[in-house]
Amino acid sequence: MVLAQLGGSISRALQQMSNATIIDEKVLNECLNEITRALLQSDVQFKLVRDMQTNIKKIVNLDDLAAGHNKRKIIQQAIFNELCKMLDPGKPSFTPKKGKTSVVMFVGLQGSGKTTTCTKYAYYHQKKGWKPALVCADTFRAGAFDQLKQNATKTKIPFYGSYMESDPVKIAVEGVERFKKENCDLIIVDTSGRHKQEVALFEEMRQVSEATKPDLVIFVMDSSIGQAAFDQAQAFKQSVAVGAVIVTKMDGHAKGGGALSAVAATKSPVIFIGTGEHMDEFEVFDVKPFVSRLLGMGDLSGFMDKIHEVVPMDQQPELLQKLSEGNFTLRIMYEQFQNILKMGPIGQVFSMLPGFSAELMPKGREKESQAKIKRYMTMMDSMTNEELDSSNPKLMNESRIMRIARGSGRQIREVMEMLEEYKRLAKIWSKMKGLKIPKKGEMSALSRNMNAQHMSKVLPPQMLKQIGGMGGLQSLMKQMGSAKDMMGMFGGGDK
Ligand SMILES: Nc1nc2c(ncn2[C@@H]2O[C@H](COP(=O)(O)OP(=O)(O)OP(=O)(O)O)[C@@H](O)[C@H]2O)c(=O)[nH]1
Repeated sequence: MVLAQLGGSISRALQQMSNATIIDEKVLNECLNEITRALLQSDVQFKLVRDMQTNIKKIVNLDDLAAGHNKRKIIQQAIFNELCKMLDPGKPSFTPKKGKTSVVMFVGLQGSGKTTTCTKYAYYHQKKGWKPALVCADTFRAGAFDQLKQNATKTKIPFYGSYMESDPVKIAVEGVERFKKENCDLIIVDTSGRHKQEVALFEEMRQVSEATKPDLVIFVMDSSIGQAAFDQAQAFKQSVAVGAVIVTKMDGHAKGGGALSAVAATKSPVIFIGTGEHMDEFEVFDVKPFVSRLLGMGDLSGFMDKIHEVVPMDQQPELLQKLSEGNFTLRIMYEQFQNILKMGPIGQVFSMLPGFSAELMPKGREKESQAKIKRYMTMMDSMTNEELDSSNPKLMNESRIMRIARGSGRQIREVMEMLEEYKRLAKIWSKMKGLKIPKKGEMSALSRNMNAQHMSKVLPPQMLKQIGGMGGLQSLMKQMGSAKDMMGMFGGGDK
């Protein structure tokens, strides 16, 4: 994702500013110019960037900052806030409620990934216990119905469409009626896309919208459209009541900055991003964790969310209990590997946890890493229960290592490598020792501080310094609402 490069440029600009002995107007301007350049190169609309620069300068009045104030922290905070503001239109989109029928209509240009995204959206909700259904009102592209049907069948989601009927309005209305009768709580209507914005497309969209009265219209946008994003998004907004945006293909070489422009044009939030062609390559989009990731601060709350999603509820307290005792066994590593494989695109998960990605998960080599994890698990399958439950790898003598290698059909070298990996992970997780486990639903300032304290041990020192030390970390966590997110991991409610 090229957005990572944008993040890198912004972090570098901030770092350069931090290195300066005195932060004066010149240093601030240089830093802001660097950030401006990075944003423009990422296809963020010029006006947005210029406004952001002006706002930061207004907030950060260097003369007014009393001596002793941490200017770097204040500037970084202002940049964080402005980037969040750019991505947050200030009002949340309509959120469908489980068990109550909602109609959601998808619009976008041809090839934006609309049909794929409809199914991803349905599948995401289905996994959370919803009863979604898909209606194909795209009568323009010959293969659209087949594509939707194929995706829907694969994910076992009911669908409606027709090979014969050419009137999209009629199909949409029939489909919505039918699924309402069947008590589906999320009825998703896919509409036609054209290769460019044209009157016929907008007219058809408007008619489908009028006939089906959707509770939410989602504009699907390909992240690679660059500077055209603003105009395109605005054109759609003028025809139908766009209420949310989904940006697709964030995994590719797209610059992704168009997402920021689309938010400004539609005054609607980005609610999900598409990160691949597969059904589960779809992420909830949260502004603050996203921006902190962009600024190179990692996205712990996203990581915790993922864990919350895949670690079975009843196992979460047990896992944390074990970690809090500093008892990281090979079995825990095995279970974590199982969870990681369930989490979907592995690099994505690791990129959320500061310090992890570079070591276990080299960028661009996710498939290899996934295979490596599976290999490790096969080797662990050849271990005894005693070995798996011990946190002392010394138990593994030469003959046991040879036996494990033979039993799993792997080389001795590979078993040693796996044990090294275990030691490395055990070291990281040992920093969680003494973690205070709050009771379900408890969210006191005390536990927030405890978490920040532990987090500060896990973060690489360089990054902690960049965030602004312990104080910076605490305030960042407060902003990110990570106390809440972290509580989720301890058995809190569904998000
Ligand atoms: N890499 C990647 N590919 C995606 C993503 N979302 C969709 N695609 C691919 O983009 C291509 C176009 O997607 P479709 O869903 O057919 O596009 P569409 O907008 O429905 O097209 P029309 O029905 O013609 O309007 C397909 O090959 C999808 O697999 C994504 O997030 N990442």
